[in-house]
Amino acid sequence: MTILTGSGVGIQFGERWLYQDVAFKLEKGRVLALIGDNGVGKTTLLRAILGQLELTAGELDWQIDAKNRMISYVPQYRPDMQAFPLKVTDFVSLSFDKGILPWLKAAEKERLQHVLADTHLTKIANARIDTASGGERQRAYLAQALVQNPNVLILDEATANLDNVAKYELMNVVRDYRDHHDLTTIMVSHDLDIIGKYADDYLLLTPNGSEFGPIDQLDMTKLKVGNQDHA
Ligand SMILES: Nc1ncnc2c1ncn2[C@@H]1O[C@H](COP(=O)(O)OP(=O)(O)OP(=O)(O)O)[C@@H](O)[C@H]1O
Repeated sequence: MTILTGSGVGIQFGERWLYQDVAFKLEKGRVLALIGDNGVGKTTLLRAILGQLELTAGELDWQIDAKNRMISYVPQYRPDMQAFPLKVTDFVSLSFDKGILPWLKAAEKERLQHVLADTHLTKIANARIDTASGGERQRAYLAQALVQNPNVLILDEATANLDNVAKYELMNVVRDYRDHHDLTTIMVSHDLDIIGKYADDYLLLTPNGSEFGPIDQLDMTKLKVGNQDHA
C-alpha cells in the first residue's frame, strides 16, 4: 500500500530551484533512503513532508488524512546535546501527552515497556540518560519516536557520529520493529553501507533530475559520498 506519493515536486528559494519534477512513492512497511549531495535539499524535502514548508511545484498526496497521521523524527546524534538529568524511561516517556511516568495511563505504561524492550533499553531503563553511551542515547531517541506509534518514522542522519557497533544496532532495531509492526521509514543518510543494507527503495535528489526505484537499482558510483555520515 502506498502511503505517500510525490509527483512533480519542485522547491525554489529565490531564483534557485533545488530540484524539479521529483517523483516517488513511500510504501507501507518499506524503508525509503533519501540521498544526494550535501546541500541538495534532503532536509528541505523532509520539512515539506512534515508539513512545515510549501512546495513550489507539484504535490505530496497522502493516503492517511492529516488528523490520523503521526510522523516521528529521530535527529542526528550530537554528543554535546544530551545532558538531561533524567532516567532513560522518563526521557522516552516525554513523548506521551502527560510526560513523566506516574501520570501515564496503564496502556501507555505497557506501550513504554514494549518499546524499551524493542529498543534494547530495558536493562538501563532506570539509569540516567546522561550516563548512557552514544548508541544507547540514540536508541532512547528512537524509543521516544516509536512510543508515538508513528505511521512514518524519519531517521535524519540518525546513524551519523555513532561507532560501527552502535549504528548497526540502531538500524537492526528499526528493521526488527518494521518486521513486527509494518513500520514505514524515510532515512536520510550519506552512509552507503547502511543504505545498501537497510533501505528497500531510494530517492536520489540532484539539481538535474531525481531518481526513484528499488535499492538494488541504485548505481552507488553516482554518489559523491563516502561510507560515513557527515556531522
Ligand atoms: N528557508 C530557506 N531559504 C533559503 N534557502 C534555504 C532555505 N532552507 C534551505 N535553504 C537552502 O537550500 C539548500 C538545501 O538545504 P538542505 O538543508 O535541505 O540540504 P541537505 O541536502 O539536507 O544537506 P545536508 O546533506 O548537508 O544536510 C541549501 O543551500 C540551503 O541553504
